[in-house]
Amino acid sequence: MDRLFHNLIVTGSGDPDALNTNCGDGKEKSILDQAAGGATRPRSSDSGSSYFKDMSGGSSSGYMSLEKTVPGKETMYTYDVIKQSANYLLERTEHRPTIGVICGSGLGGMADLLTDRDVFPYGDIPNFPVSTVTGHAGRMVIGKLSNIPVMCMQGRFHAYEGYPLWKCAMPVRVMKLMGVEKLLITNAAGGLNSSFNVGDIMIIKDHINFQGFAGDSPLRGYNDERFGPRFPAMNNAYDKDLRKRAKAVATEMKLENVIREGTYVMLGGPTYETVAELKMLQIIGVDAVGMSTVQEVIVARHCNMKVFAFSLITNKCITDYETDDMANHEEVIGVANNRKSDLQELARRIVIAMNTDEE
Ligand SMILES: O=P(O)(O)O[C@H]1O[C@H](CO)[C@@H](O)[C@H]1O
Ligand code: HPA
Repeated sequence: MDRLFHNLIVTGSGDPDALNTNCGDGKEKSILDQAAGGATRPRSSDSGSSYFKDMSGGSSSGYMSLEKTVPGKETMYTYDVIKQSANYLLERTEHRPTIGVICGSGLGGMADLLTDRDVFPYGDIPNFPVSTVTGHAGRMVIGKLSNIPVMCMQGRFHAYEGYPLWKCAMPVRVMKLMGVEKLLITNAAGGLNSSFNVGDIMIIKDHINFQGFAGDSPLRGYNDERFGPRFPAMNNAYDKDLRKRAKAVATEMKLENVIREGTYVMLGGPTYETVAELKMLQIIGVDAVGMSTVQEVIVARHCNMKVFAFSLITNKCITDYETDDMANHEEVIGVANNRKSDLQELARRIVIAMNTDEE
């Protein structure tokens, strides 16, 4: 009971799943269940899935011993658990994508461009979190974009939904184990650079990992070298060559007047920023503000994927006390919707550029 109490304290992170230990076999068991010697408890969103029916016949002897775990490992998905999610998808699609896409708020329409699609609601994929935010459909769509196999996350996970950063970014590892080597990430963001306009597209050149300053990271805890090194470098996280090519693509599309390049910061949200916070971010060189992306980039770079990312500037950050306007998610989604056709065409052409080897 002492150990149970210890675990209840140390896992109290606000993560809805923090009291669940993954048992290395894709099944999660609540610490309370374990203490009570309870039976396997499939996730509610997975109940009824044939995958879990297949998996649920065994005894409970496969559960990890809480005494033998490495710090951080008991609440993180192991390599084998990530592999199960990857295998689930690989067994159900014939596509073998090497390019992954993560769609930001209101930007999921890109997945609709895919042909020959296999669609997997997140709730059906073993070990996957579920999307809870408007503008994030919550499906993995695997298909072809201009005949190139692509897997596209129509909706992402954010820390403010209650997930730890490693869980927000776990689909990136699933993609890696499926063979993805290059990642295109999009997001909606507030424009802090005063020369930016609503509707501009900012190619991300660099980020400021604010959560990292406070000691949080998607890589915090046990490091499995099969994914990557304990101390990954983060300069050149946003691939130089892909940024150059994306600018050329934007020029071809006559988008040069709306294309920007700059530094993105991820804050925890879900509140938009105060004026004082925005003034501080301006001083440290931030051009666009959001609540996502950085954890995905860190995990992707850790496992040596090439990353390209852009922000759609959906609103101007409010840096004066006189304005009565207020940031709101409806505006974010509305602007994303209005810019849909340019963004989808830009993303399509960038995927084609990503698929050709650089000179
Ligand atoms: O970053 P994405 O997911 O595009 O969404 C952005 O829009 C939402 C706020 O309106 C936040 O989730 C913010 O991160
Ligand atoms: N701040 C933070 N996240 C955002 C914003 C913003 O102004 N716009 C879209 N996502």
